[in-house]
Amino acid sequence: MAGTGTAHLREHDARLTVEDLVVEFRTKGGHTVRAVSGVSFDVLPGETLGIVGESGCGKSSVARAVMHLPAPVSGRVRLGSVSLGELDAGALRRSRVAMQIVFQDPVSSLNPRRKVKDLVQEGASIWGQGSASSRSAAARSVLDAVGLDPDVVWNRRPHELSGGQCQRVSIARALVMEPELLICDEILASLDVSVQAQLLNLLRTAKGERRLSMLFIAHDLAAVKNISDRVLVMYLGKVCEVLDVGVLDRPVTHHPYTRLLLESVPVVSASRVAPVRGSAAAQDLPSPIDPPSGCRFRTRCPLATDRCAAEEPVLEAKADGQFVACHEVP
Ligand SMILES: Nc1ncnc2c1ncn2[C@@H]1O[C@H](COP(=O)(O)OP(=O)(O)OP(=O)(O)O)[C@@H](O)[C@H]1O
Repeated sequence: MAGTGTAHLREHDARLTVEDLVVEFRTKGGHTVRAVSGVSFDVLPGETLGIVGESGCGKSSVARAVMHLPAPVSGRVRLGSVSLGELDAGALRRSRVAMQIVFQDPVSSLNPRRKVKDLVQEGASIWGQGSASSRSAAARSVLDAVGLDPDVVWNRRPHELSGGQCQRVSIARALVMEPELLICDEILASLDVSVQAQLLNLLRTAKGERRLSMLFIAHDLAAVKNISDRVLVMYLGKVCEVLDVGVLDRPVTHHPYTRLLLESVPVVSASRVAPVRGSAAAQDLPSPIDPPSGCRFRTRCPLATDRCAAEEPVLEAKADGQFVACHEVP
């Protein structure tokens, strides 16, 4: 199991299981970009898995591949016991009711011509769920739950709302479908800090009340730490580390890349984890078209040895439920 990088998958009844996911794109120049290269993880009912890593490491590609938007080049995605790769197009569309995704840009992800009442009821209308009056009642209730007064916003269009209000509408659109899995892809990135805090609170409440499983994707480790139960750290299309959130700021040994990420987060005391030395933070991410041999992080890693160039590390179990892919972490 360790050889496939799936050693950290647990034997519980996971709500989402992702195994050896591979996502590729063709560039205009005719190259193949392997954006996601054998990523595996699972998410239990009611659990939030944070996914962090620098821009371009493949977080959004993972999110879309989980939804099969489009399907991955290879790998398996299971929602409960249903394997998405085995579904026909109609069944796949139906399965997406149970998997909702909210994107970063709240304004452009909402149809500007539609009113809030229609935006929030759209999914249920398409799938013919309930009567018109029950859909309307559910929409009002979920708007209330995300902190919007339905009487105020009901007939408004996205341009009449703030960015934070639009993001609440996007979350309401997702929650009204009563999903089993909610994927949040950088949903806080364009919002100010007080709105970010409010949205994190509402997601935490939704998670508690609905036993919602979440994938919470962000650059910002502090936000991820706030909402997640476990954290998966990605670098250049691969998993470096998977750990319980409680371990993040404990003096345990992290992957050198996780240390680099932690260094830039004031919430986590930098003195409690060994800092990454040198100028790794300033160096560019290598291209996924031609990634380094062996460990992909080695070109920026202060601990790199010859072995790291020759041999790719696999995820191995460490203390406290932590899984690390690094030759140099004891
Ligand atoms: N449609 C596409 N065509 C070609 N390459 C793509 C496409 N989408 C993503 N990529 C490339 O795949 C890699 C992963 O991109 P992805 O958007 O998944 O990363 P990310 O971690 O979500 O980044 P960000 O945090 O900036 O959203 C990057 O190298 C990116 O340039």
